[in-house]
Amino acid sequence: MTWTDKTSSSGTDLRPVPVFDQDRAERAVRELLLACGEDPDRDGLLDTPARVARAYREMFAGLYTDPDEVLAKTFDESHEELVLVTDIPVYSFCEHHLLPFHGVAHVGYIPNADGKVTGLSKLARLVDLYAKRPQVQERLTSQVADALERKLVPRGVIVVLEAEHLCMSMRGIRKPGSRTVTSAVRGSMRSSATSRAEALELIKGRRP
Ligand SMILES: Nc1nc2c(ncn2[C@@H]2O[C@H](COP(=O)(O)OP(=O)(O)OP(=O)(O)O)[C@@H](O)[C@H]2O)c(=O)[nH]1
Ligand SMILES: [Zn+2]
Repeated sequence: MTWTDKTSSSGTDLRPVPVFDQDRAERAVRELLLACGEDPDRDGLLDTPARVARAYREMFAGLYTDPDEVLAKTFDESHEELVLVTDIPVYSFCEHHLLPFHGVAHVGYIPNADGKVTGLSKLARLVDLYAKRPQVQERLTSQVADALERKLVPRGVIVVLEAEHLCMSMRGIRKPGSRTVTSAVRGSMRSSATSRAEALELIKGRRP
């Protein structure tokens, strides 16, 4: 299958789907261990390159999946008001340090008059797909919003992502507990302060 990710309106994410090269990844992990001064041939590390390669394949699975397929199935349901799924757990990888950032995503949209809605799980699947790539939080947030806008043509979309970046917690500036919040709004969520406020209020007020 060949496909291109049409998410970015600026066209920055147009590229053919890659394939995972297990052997190459194993060699790279072995090299990294050697570069760190470790002995990849000692007992405890013998299986590590293969294990790490498999883990990367899983953690970057979103590179090998077409986001449009996630939203291919829609239902006719006359609900022209907000649909919001909050607290979707997110584990992604900061592309600068290849360290995780993790937190929660809140994804909402207002279906259009055609009543095109998607399954609730698909919103979480979409977040997962884009999270499982080398990312920056801003791009992850926009990509989810853009994919929803493109496939559902809804009245409005809002995506809010709250995450802690381990590159800021366990190294560097070392500020564990600091959280980064990003949002992306499209359509009526951008043009109508009332729609946006309603969604943000529901997101903020979700905990007792
Ligand atoms: N905007 C944005 N920045 C990120 C994200 N993830 C990591 N970063 C930042 O990317 C920057 C990379 O900065 P560099 O100066 O090139 O790298 P560095 O020397 O390791 O930086 P420090 O983390 O400050 O030690 C850091 O400021 C990170 O905090 C992200 O999702 N969005
Ligand atoms: Zn980082």
